[in-house]
Amino acid sequence: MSGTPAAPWRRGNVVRILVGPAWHAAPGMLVWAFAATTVASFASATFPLGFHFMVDGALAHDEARVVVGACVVAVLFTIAWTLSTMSAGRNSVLTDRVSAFLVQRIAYLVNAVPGLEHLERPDLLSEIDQLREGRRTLAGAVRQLLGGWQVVIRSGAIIVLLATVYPPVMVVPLIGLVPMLADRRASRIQQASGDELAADRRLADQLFTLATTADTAKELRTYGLTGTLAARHAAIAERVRARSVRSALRSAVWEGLGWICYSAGFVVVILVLVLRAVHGHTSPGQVVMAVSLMRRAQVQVSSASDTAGSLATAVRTARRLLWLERYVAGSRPEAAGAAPERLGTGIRLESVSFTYPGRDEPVLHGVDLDLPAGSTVAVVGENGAGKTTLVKLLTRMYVPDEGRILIDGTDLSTVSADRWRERTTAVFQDFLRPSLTAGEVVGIGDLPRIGDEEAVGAAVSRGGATRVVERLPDGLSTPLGRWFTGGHELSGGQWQRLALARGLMRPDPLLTVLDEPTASLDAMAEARLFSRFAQLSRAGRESGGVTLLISHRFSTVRMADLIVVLDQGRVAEMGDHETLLRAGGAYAQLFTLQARAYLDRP
Ligand SMILES: Nc1ncnc2c1ncn2[C@@H]1O[C@H](COP(=O)(O)OP(=O)(O)OP(=O)(O)O)[C@@H](O)[C@H]1O
Repeated sequence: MSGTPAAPWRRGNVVRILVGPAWHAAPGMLVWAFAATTVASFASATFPLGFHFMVDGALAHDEARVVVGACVVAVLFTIAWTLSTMSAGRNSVLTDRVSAFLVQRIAYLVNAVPGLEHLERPDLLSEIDQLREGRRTLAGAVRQLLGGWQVVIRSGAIIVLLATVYPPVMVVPLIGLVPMLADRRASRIQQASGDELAADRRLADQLFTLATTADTAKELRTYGLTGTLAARHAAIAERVRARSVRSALRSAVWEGLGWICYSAGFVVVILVLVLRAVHGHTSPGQVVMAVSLMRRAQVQVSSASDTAGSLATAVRTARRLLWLERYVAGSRPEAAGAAPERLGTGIRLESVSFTYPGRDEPVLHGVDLDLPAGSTVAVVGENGAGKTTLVKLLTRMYVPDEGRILIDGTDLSTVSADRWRERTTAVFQDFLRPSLTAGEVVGIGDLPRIGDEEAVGAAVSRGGATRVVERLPDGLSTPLGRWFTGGHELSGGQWQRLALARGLMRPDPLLTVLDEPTASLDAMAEARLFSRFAQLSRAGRESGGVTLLISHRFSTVRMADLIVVLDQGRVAEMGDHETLLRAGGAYAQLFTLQARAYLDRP
């Protein structure tokens, strides 16, 4: 993908993933933020020193000490305040830049995997969903790390100043470890609950989307499903709510216990200091400074626990990103072979078997097939017979578990998936309806020629979409889809014609897949489309391209040079229309049934 950000954590570990994006996206800002945080933290922790000078100076009637104390407070406070204010704005810009970087990187990684397994396997999809949701926390990781650094500096300065008052008081920030550990425990409980509920939340989101999007509205109303959907959504939401409340209560108990321990320690320390002052071991100025420092120490503890909590979430997201990085690196095929210029013999499947990851039963069993160069092959079979799975293997979305797919004798698994896909094209039944201009909707079928008006126009005409485009107010420049303000919405059939045109953009593909391409077209359009298929396959014969047609309409299928009947993942029969009719098998029965249905129509 051009313009894709390189991973700044190639030999990655979690720390690199936390800092790497910021270093990559804005190194200058990162250095500035680090320096500003260091100075501001030191200044803000030490200005109570001035209180010590002022109070003791006042009690001793020493004006010079009072003035020094006031200057210490004024200068340190001004430095801390100015730098913190400047940092707030700059750090949020830094977070935005990191966030933009991560969005690009995650999108790249999700699409860099040549296959579809990570998008079709629920457990992997769940990881990706959580990564997407957690990306903002990860973008904020640098701020959290800077926050952690701030806590370290302030706590260090506070401990040193407290030691000057009475060394045992140095333990005050240590008492703060108790609520911090308790908070971490609470955050782990919340996270475990989040992980456990991820699948339910995804389902609830999906039901909500189903219930509120225009695409599904017609069907939901027709079948009266809105009530059922709402009830299912409510049941899942209730389950999620009940479990969330339980884990929120458990977390709250841990957090409460931590803070009770801290408060008890705090009270004891103040008592000790006051008693020392009463006995003259500590000056009043020191007590004022110590109380002010202890308050600051308390703030440090609470911000340390907040930072630790957010950082823990960011670390979990970083681990997910690291997992995705490794998954992509591991699944990137070694294959770098080129696709052939033209097909001489064709595509051959040798004993191909395939089982979807996570499934026990194979979907394809030992499929042997010859798709001769230049031929039109139709694949028919009942729903679930394995037709689309066959297409997924041929388009390299998955690799067979057993057997081989040979492209003119070369094993497809040795050909680069990208190079192979550049030489294939496909029109799927669930085609894209992107919110782009009409010209782009078609042109994305061959990205290098997206702006080539002649090529787009020719594809529009081949796909039978000329009238669709002519009726648009601005022709190919008309924005389509409801996501555009002023976007022009098309009917299902009109979108399908544009999808067909898109599938016909590439000049001489070696494999053209037409997966039920006529489902939304009327009979006249279908007839015209068939004759264009014939032209397409004739053109294919010159470059040896194979056209693979998946269809349930036998009137379409009969024109194919070769018809393959799939039954439960096995090739039941194959041959041309006449041969299969004569054989009197499953194809002949299905064809006759469908033909009779047409003939019997009044
Ligand atoms: N991503 C997936 N993960 C697991 N199983 C799958 C997946 N996709 C399909 N299947 C299963 O594989 C089998 C074949 O599905 P496939 O989509 O290839 O059938 P098909 O012949 O194209 O059906 P249709 O005519 O309904 O489109 C089905 O039993 C289906 O449940």
